[in-house]
Amino acid sequence: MEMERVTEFPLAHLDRRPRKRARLGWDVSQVPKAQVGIFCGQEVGSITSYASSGATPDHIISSSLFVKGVARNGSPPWREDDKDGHYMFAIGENLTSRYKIHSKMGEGTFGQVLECWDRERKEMVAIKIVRGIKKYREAAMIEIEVLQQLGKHDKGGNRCVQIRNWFDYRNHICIVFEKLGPSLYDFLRKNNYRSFPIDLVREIGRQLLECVAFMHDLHLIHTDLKPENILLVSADYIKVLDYKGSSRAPKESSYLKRVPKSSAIKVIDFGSTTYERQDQNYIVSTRHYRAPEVILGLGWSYPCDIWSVGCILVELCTGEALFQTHENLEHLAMMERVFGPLPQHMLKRIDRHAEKYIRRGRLDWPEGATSRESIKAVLKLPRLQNLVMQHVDHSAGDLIHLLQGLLRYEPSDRLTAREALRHPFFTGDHLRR
Ligand SMILES: Nc1ncnc2c1ncn2[C@@H]1O[C@H](COP(=O)(O)OP(=O)(O)OP(=O)(O)O)[C@@H](O)[C@H]1O
Repeated sequence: MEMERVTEFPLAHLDRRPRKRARLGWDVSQVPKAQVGIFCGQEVGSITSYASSGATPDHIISSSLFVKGVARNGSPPWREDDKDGHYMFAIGENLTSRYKIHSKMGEGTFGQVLECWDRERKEMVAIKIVRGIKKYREAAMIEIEVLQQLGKHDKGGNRCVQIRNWFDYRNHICIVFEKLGPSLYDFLRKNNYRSFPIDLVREIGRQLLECVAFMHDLHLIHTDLKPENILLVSADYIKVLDYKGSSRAPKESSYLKRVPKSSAIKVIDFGSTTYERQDQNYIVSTRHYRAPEVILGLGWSYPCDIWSVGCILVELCTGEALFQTHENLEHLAMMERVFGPLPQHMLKRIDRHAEKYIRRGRLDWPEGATSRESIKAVLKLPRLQNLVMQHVDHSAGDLIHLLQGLLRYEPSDRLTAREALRHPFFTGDHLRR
């Protein structure tokens, strides 16, 4: 029942990435420092609510209600969490008397996500059951606060997943969400890492930037944008002929590729979302999508989300993550290969942790490389223009220009989300000229 939890790169000839990459990459074990949360369970946007200061509802109390191991209210017997603090469950069981567990949909650093039937609203929902460990519980309370904040300002179509409810059950914070389809990463993976058509990339990019603009207007920074955290609203897809084929696909399916029926997406996972502050320089983002200022310890703000969007758009066009690395120096060398040298003024300001990557005013590469394979992996990468031209047949010029704006090294030079939305790649202005 439990899904395999992959923590390292599987063998190169197989799936090259874990199903869900940890929010802080494989290289950092830091969890964002918890801030003050709200401690009151409530149904979001509905009348039924309860306050933690008063009596706890019956179905939330665990052990005392059991008669010979079966609860009167239909709750399963109390079980120990697993060694990582994950809630142990069986398909078909109740999660409180309201929700019935149908399947497991996903897993991340913070907990498991279960597909459940909501008996009250008569619909399927996705419930994130957070690990029963203090730091994850505290971070979950921040996520709830952010979700409620986003919901409050939602004028429809803000592209952020909607929270329906939350409660504290047997020491696990449970967050109830609207149920969505597969993540863009899962879709790519099941499609043997075939690229998305450019018009779909455009639609997804537009919605993603709308979400980021909406968050930034509220002074919120997501900090963990990646294909795993962008979900298609619907799981439906069609199969179309793909003349380019795929070397990674089994023969019989190599000329057929899946294309989502609808381009509608929503962003999830606000567990690392933070309010904008001046002094933020701890490590954020999952490795592949991490901005240069984060790696160099220069402090980060809204533009770190924009860098991630740039990396995601490249990945959707090519089918594979742009920077497949888990090491800082190699990562910076890859950036230089794709975008050219890092600017001197940024290298001069780096913090003491990043000093070791610089020698005589430039990146210590290839001298500082840990292996020949690493040097080869960097050399294999093409320049941005070539990479896009290899995969995109029309709109390549506009897309390259947009990506150059999203992936500028200097954060203050990077396009804002609102500026990016006005780019000809989205408005089609060049066609009217
Ligand atoms: N609303 C939803 N509908 C359908 N599936 C979902 C939903 N929310 C989450 N999932 C699935 O569960 C997975 C884990 O969710 P989420 O990213 O919120 O967990 P997390 O523990 O915070 O992850 P991370 O390790 O990135 O911090 C997602 O990648 C997705 O596959």
